[in-house]
Amino acid sequence: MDISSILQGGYQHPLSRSWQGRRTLTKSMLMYPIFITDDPDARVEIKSLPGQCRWGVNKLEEFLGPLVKKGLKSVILFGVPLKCNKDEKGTPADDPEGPVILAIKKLRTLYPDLYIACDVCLCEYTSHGHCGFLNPDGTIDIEPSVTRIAQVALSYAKAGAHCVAPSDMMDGRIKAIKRALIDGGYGNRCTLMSYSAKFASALYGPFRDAAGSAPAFGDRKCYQLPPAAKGLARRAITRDVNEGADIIMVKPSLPYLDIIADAAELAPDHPLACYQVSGEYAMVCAGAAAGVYDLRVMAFETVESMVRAGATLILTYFTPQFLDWLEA
Ligand SMILES: NCc1[nH]cc(CCC(=O)O)c1CC(=O)O
Ligand SMILES: [Zn+2]
Ligand SMILES: [Zn+2]
Repeated sequence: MDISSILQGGYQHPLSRSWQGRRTLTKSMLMYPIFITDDPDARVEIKSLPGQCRWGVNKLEEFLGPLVKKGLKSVILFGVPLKCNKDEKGTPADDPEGPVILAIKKLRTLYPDLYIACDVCLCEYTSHGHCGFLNPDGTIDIEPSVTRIAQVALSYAKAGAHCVAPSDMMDGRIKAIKRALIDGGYGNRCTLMSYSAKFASALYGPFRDAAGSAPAFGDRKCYQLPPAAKGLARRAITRDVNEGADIIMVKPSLPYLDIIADAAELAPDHPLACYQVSGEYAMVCAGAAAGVYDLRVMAFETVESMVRAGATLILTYFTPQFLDWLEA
């Protein structure tokens, strides 16, 4: 055999195999999405997301304490209000007594070293379930939407969030949030992570079930990107870099690895996040339950592919398992 034919000599040992990826997965690259509800004592399993629950503020210590001990470094909070009065403008989003703001404060006290990111959106709080304000004809009323989203982001920063992450996909919101953070005195102490390339995906189903945030009518195709839109995704990434995003995110992950690679090329100097969303998680679990593959092997394969594509931060519901698996 020719010298140039031989590759296997370089990866015959587990250690030499680990040298073949330019980056390897570590615990600090994992961010755990968690659902906080407004019943303070709740611990309610989410059927479509095996192993995940909606948690009340009083249960956060029993939930996260063991994970922090295992090396959990960061979480991203999603509010799941079940009792509040949702309205056209998403008023409950920054209610000082609402579950998200209470959870930020509680977690800052309980775990001073835990990095707390907060999803920012209106869909969990609007009566119509859309991510912005609506005109009478059902289209998005963009200017007031962006103003309101920036206001909510600043409220989370003031409550103590280390990072705000707008997932609404409204044009101009990164610039507006950055401005609001700067004017509010948080420009240099709160990270702005943009869901920059967020596609209109069928993979959000379990999340909408978990968060009760499915739109009451219509869909999100006027603000989330069409799955085939590589060009739009690239423009959105560049736009958000120029508007002041500190971290760029691609969502979902596995069907969009080319977009992650594009983002790594377009924003090489920014941390690059990807979100292994609820439907991706549910698919990996379902395939394992059906005997198609081993859960752990498949979970690693998906996440290592994201790292290979260029991700430096991964939002995944598998975080608790990875904290165990990465121990060995
Ligand atoms: N602001 C909406 C939002 N925030 C988080 C997710 C999805 C997260 C997941 O599926 O895990 C979505 C998607 C959507 O409903 O359009
Ligand atoms: Zn959201
Ligand atoms: Zn939304």
